[in-house]
Amino acid sequence: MSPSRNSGLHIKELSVTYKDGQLALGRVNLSVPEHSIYTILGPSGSGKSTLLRTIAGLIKEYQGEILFDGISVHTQEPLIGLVPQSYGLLPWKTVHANINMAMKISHPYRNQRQSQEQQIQHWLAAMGIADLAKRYPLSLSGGQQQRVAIARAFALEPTIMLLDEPFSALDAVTRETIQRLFLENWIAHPATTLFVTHDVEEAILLGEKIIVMPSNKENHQVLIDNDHVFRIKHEDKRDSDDFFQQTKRIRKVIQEQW
Ligand SMILES: Nc1ncnc2c1ncn2[C@@H]1O[C@H](COP(=O)(O)OP(=O)(O)OP(=O)(O)O)[C@@H](O)[C@H]1O
Repeated sequence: MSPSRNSGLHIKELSVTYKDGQLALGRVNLSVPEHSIYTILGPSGSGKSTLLRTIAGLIKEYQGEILFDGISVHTQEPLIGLVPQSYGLLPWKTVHANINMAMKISHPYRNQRQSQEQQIQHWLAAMGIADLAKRYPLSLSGGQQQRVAIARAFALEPTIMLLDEPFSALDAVTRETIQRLFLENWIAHPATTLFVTHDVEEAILLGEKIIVMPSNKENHQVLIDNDHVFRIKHEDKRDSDDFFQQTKRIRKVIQEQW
């Protein structure tokens, strides 16, 4: 059965103005099919974090519509996993307790302690941080905290996953490893995903489509098809001609839009 026209995340004419009158986001129109991953590139201040925070329900005052499967996300409340720029970890709880508590809040009626424990162990191991379970967030490096936040987002099994520069604190080598781990895990559990990054290569490596936000908020964002690169085996992507051509293409769009 083909998915209905309404399935997935649909954002219509979304704009956000902060209380001080600052237009943070202007006229965003976007459709992300269910189980797809789109990456977002945009200059600083173009409203990327505001977009994710509004979808996640943290910003209540906005104009326009945010729909999932045709119904407002804030009416039906599909489970949304947000990895914010600041990681969003509770400093007084251990890594394990941070994930455990988020799972309990997200799935209050589930009462399967054993499987919950297995899930936590699985995602900590998947992100290469099994040995950090008993540590407190403030005793971890920024990159380690980012991995905890990603493990937590996956452990929630969200319908929609929103990631705000989740790999920005990682060194280049770790970043490549985590990109691969992230993609493998995403393919196994494909939530409908928006992934914000400042890194053009990361946007090409991880997105089925790439959204380029303009610096002028009156302009529309540009949607770039990236399926042909996305389908290449991850290890081979960076060295492929398609990847190289796509990098050139996106840099040109950026020069025009930023
Ligand atoms: N709480 C706030 N109150 C007022 N203005 C805000 C607030 N948060 C963000 N802004 C403004 O809204 C605009 C968009 O900010 P936002 O953080 O969404 O941009 P961004 O694209 O995520 O930037 P960056 O890439 O630097 O993280 C900016 O002009 C910013 O100064």
